[in-house]
Amino acid sequence: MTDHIPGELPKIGIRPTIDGRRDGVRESLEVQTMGMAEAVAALISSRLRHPDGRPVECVIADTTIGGVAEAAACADKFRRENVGVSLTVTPCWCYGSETMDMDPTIPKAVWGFNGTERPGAVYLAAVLAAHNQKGIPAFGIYGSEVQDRDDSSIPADVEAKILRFARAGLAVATLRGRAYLAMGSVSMGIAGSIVDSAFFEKYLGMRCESVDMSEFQRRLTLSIYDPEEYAIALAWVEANCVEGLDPNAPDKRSDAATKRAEWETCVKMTLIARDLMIGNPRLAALGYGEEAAGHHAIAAGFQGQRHWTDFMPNGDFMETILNSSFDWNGARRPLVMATENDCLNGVGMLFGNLLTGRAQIFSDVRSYWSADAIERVGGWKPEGAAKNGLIHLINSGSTCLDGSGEMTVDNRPGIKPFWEVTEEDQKRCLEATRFCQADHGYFRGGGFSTDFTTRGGMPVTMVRLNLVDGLGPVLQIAEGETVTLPDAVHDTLDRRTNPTWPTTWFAPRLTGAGPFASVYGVMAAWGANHGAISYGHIGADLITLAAMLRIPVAMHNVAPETLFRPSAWSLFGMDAEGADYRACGNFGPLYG
Ligand SMILES: C[C@H](O)[C@@H](O)[C@@H](O)C(=O)CO
Ligand SMILES: [Mn+2]
Repeated sequence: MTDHIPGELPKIGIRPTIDGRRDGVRESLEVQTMGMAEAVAALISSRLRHPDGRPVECVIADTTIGGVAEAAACADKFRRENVGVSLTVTPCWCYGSETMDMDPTIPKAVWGFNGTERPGAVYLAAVLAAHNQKGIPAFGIYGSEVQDRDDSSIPADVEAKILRFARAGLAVATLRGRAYLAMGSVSMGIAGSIVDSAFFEKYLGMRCESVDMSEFQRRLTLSIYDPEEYAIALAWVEANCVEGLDPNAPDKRSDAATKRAEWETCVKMTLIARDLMIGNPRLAALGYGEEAAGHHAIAAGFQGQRHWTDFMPNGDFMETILNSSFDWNGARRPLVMATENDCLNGVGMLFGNLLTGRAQIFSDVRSYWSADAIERVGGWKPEGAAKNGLIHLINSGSTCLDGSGEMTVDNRPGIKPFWEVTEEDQKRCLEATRFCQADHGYFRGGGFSTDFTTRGGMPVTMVRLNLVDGLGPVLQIAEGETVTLPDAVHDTLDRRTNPTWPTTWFAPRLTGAGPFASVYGVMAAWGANHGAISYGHIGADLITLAAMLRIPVAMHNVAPETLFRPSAWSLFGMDAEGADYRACGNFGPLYG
């Protein structure tokens, strides 16, 4: 039931444009032009899936587009078919402003075939100029090598750009019209949990919903959840979730009956939070029709601290399970859930989830440990990926179980898209995890924190969305890898914080420049107390997505040759970063 993103999913629309001259020119190009559209559609549908696992569907215009009447007919079809991303393809010269896609909110790209008999790349330049002149940015794609006219293949460089554009474009289209659900309000003065609805509406096309945490209390008190699923979930927890250490002084520990009651509440909270986000038809059958509908949320956050956690079990178990790619129902789509209702970190997680289909890690960016400090405190000289020092990523008790790194991808520790997650994967993640009683000094109502240490050697990307008054949203990106420390060293360092929480030791990849001159530099430049961590090196995809949304990127360590932004960006100057800020500022938010 949680597998599907509610509502119809966006499709990718393919627009084959053509030289409109009849009696020879147009007819000679029809087959090749439609062939390009079909090849692109086949590529996208065979390679990309929505984050709920469904294959991405493409829609091709009914005819090639030689002029404005056919452009309008295509736009009509795209509207009927819920097209959210548009990709124009052509091998030839066509008439720029007469054939272009004019819908300003749909991400768009043009692939101009690099052949010389028919100047597809010249059309590309002409139509991009029209896009720029009209303030409707578009991505330009053409292969670096000239192709022969009868070569119907898609070269590797073109393929990479089409797929990057399509992944990011689909993320933009999937966000539109969906909700962020704040469960509670601002946690402990954390600015990221001040939900700025204008940002969500103007930049992401999303709406903001909110419920008070007393809604959990109401549903707990009145038993507004599916009792059958609750019984299954509780049995699964008893069988699979092993308790870990209790960090409280012996005289402050809760007794077994209290812990048992806390577990029951934690499981109910998980069902309630999910039902609040996406609804649950079972609730209608129980007489709760309004609750059955949910809040159409594609991401949510739980305030927790402190108005809830000062008297009730914390949200750690709930957040962990919802963010994971499996639960008592087996593998299923992760539901993005931000700790401390840090909605800006929730957006970072959402970007990562939409681009990869994978569960996301939420962390405090807790401490920078220099190599010297690790050696002084831990008695071990760091080597390998740890040799320049590490950032200790840890969360106040929750993150996805997939974050243990117990799955294997490409023969390395990894996180899989949920549709590839096996029962064995689930078992390994659970076996690597302990659920530790909360530290009552911080969490008076108890609850169970998720404790694991991420396996080292996993490629990851940390991202953070920041809001700056007068500037707006700004993205930060750091690619790197996870690191395994010797057990004794990990224990010594971990005990300095909270050993009952999930830890990821992160080594950002250094470039020698700016914040990436050192690990310290990355930590010092980070814009907030939290980061969202995605499996894989997805910085280039994030940068393409950010440009579509007109969110400038403040820092990144992504190879310059992989950057792919709309054509207009190159007209804002030769320093890519400054140009990004100027272009984003110039065009303004996508839905502004
Ligand atoms: C238990 C503490 O209040 C933590 O939750 C706190 O340090 C944070 O996580 C701040 O982001
Ligand atoms: Mn935190």
